[in-house]
Amino acid sequence: MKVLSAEQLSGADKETIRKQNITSEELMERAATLVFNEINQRLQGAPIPIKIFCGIGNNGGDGLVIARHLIQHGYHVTVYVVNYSDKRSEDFLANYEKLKVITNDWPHLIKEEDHFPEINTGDFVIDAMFGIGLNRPIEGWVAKLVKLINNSQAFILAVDMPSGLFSDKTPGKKAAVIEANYTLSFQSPKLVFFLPETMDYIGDLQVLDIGLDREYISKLISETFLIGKQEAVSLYIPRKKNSHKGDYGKVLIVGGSYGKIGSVLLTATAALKTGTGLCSLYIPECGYDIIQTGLPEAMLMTDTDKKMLTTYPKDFDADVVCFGMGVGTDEKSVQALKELLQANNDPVVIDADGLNILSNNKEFLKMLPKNSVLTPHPGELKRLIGAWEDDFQKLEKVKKFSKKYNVILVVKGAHTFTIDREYIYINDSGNPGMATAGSGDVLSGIITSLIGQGYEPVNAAVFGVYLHGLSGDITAEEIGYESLLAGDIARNMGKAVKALFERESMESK
Ligand SMILES: NC(=O)C1=CN([C@@H]2O[C@H](COP(=O)(O)OP(=O)(O)OC[C@H]3O[C@@H](n4cnc5c(N)ncnc54)[C@H](OP(=O)(O)O)[C@@H]3O)[C@@H](O)[C@H]2O)[C@H](O)CC1
Ligand SMILES: [K+]
Repeated sequence: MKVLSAEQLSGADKETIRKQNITSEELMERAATLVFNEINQRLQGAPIPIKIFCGIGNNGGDGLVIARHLIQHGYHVTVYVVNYSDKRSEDFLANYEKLKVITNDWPHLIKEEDHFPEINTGDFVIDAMFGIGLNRPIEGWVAKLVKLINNSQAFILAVDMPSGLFSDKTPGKKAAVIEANYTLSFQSPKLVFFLPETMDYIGDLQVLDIGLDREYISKLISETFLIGKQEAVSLYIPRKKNSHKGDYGKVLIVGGSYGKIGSVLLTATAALKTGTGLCSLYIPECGYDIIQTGLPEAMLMTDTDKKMLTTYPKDFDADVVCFGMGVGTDEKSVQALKELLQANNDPVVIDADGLNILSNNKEFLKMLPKNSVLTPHPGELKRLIGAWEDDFQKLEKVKKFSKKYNVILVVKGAHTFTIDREYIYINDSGNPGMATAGSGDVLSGIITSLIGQGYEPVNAAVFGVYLHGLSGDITAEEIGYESLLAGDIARNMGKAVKALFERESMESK
């Protein structure tokens, strides 16, 4: 799914009005009625106090439409107009009149702190103060109202986006932003919904298709995509009946050191569980028995050093090589990575200490084969590209790095971002149970396996990240977040691939 900017959404709005020959008020009615339907479906007429805070623009107009429908369906609704400006939009005013007609009264006007209502624990608050039109931080008494709502313990539903959140920049640390429990957003998710600094404001997210013109949207150029089940399925390459193990990649996993052999075991297990035909490992000698016992399907070569990697098997002919997990950063192991980079022209996957070695030896970056995949967590990323001021600056820096070195970066996080030059792919699978040791080693094994099976490196990264998350979701469903182990993610890869094609799970995301 394309992630559109505020300008693109406004453009789609105008084009839809023109093409469908409707008024903007009718479009507002359509969008806000969808929000009402979602609320009605969940509340089922429950007599809980609903407090709707409406701004004076079109987000506020949406709030007024929602209020009208809720009142007409017998809900206990109080409507507040947060009068932060006198520039009321036309569609706001039209719906202000319509609400008056059904209630015989004007909504409560809030113009200062003295007008604030009490907000109680059991209240259902609807935030329709600001949407994509926010263009400066919320200040003064409006900021105080936002804080009052946040501190109230009421359930908060945000319309389109939580008020105070910009669509194209992060709010300051102390900014007033609604902390929603649930966000119902129109047509397209916004980039800020997925960034580490701002994702917590959203709560659970649902995107409503408000019927903006499909043709116009399909022609819009977007560089940012949300990867859900549908997008993942489209990347899948089916296996041929007439095939053999040589068709599914000969991968080489290079890593491990004394005390950290488990990492390569996890990577190799994940690679084989993702469908790799032939999996070989190059490890320090101390790992020999561990791997042979733990993963009899794998083949092994050992370094002459007992405890760490010192060299690289240059003559080994692999389709794809993965380097880094559990390696450490000893000078001798730096040499091993150097030899690997000198010997390879095809894309490689670099993770963990492999990334730390790159950060400490920046001259290696130019040696990376084109379209190699780097999989940093935030700490490794910082060492690689330097510190950033906010998430938007981070994205720009990663894009620049990707372009400069012709590589793909998988920036791991609650929503992992795969960045390939200008393009951003945001992953939508996974859960907090996956924040566990070895989870990244498994991801590297999955991506390496897919490259070995013939996926383009960027597709291997995007699809691999999605499958990794899906396997984590399936595991969490079975055993919960707390006891989820990285090895479980690898072992459940088969279930993840199967789930891609199950009907009900297709509909769930
Ligand atoms: N296509 C769609 O997705 C549809 C969206 N709809 C809804 O419309 C809003 C966007 O509405 P808009 O009127 O453009 O903007 P807002 O309601 O978010 O904001 C209203 C005005 O508030 C002013 N402003 C901005 N920041 C502040 C601030 N910090 N303090 C005070 N005032 C502020 C600004 O006007 P200025 O002239 O003063 O700059 C805004 O214009 C969208 O989010 C949806 O909810 C449609 O209903 C359906 C289609
Ligand atoms: K809002």
